[in-house]
Amino acid sequence: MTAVSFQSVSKTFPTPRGPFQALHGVSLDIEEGEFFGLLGPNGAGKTTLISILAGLSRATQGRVTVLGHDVQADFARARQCLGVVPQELVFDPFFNVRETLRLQSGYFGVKNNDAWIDELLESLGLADKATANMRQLSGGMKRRVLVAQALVHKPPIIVLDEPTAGVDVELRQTLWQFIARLNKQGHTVLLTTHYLEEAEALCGRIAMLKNGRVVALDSTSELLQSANASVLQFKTDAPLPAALARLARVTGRIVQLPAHDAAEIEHHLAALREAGVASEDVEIRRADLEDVFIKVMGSEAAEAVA
Ligand SMILES: Nc1ncnc2c1ncn2[C@@H]1O[C@H](COP(=O)(O)OP(=O)(O)OP(=O)(O)O)[C@@H](O)[C@H]1O
Repeated sequence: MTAVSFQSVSKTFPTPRGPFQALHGVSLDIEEGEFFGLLGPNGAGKTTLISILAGLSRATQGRVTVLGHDVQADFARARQCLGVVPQELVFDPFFNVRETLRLQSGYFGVKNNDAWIDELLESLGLADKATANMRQLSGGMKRRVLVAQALVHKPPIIVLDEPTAGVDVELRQTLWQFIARLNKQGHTVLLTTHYLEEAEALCGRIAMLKNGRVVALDSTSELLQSANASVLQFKTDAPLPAALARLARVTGRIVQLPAHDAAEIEHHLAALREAGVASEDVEIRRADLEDVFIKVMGSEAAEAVA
């Protein structure tokens, strides 16, 4: 069955400068059991789409269903199927961690939930914080509680909006192990993240959004293959010849040049030699999701696909 279906979803916000369209006819289906990634630069519309899914915001046009339940017409049942981990840390500061999770269970009509709450606390490394007041927790610990809170009613579909923003390596690992385990047990996962390595490692399928439109939608492996490219990477202090500078991704001293095949790599190397660009630590690697992302987001052609 389709876990989440977005059907021609558009969203227009009124702003002081006139209406602003954040989503333009977004359509995509996420099947049960998928680990699905929703990627895009800041402002692409990811959070807007998730807010509509979670019933926090209404689509201006189109329809969203969760396991067949319309998020507007059948809000309660749709919401019951979803565990949403929001981007923002919002809590009632007067409760401790266990009380917060009990309250949330009550909100979803789940009684006697302590065994599952204990398992959540344990799996998220929160066991020793059960009686700590929410006010006393660090940002990372609060985020763990947000995740636990989203899962109190064992939702079949887990939605994570940038769960690892500003989170340390240990929590990232704990979180992903736990979410991967839930996914193996059959939970559908919808994830937005700016960490493309995480998306590449975790997601079976990925949609890329740009300016409120889907500009790529495919399995992660197909996306990687479609990049059909290697990357010539090296370090240099010298300016690149103009033809290469146009292609290059430069981070400090590190230069990355995409190449379709060995001949193009040869061509890049020859151009560097001719321009007298001294390079160190030269390596050739396969294109990764970040390369695909940059290619999709950078190309005007990609917009025509949508
Ligand atoms: N309530 C609102 N009123 C007006 N414009 C809004 C509102 N909410 C979002 N927007 C605009 O809609 C666009 C999409 O925003 P959204 O938060 O969905 O992006 P995002 O992909 O989640 O970005 P980020 O990666 O920064 O979280 C942005 O241009 C944003 O400024």
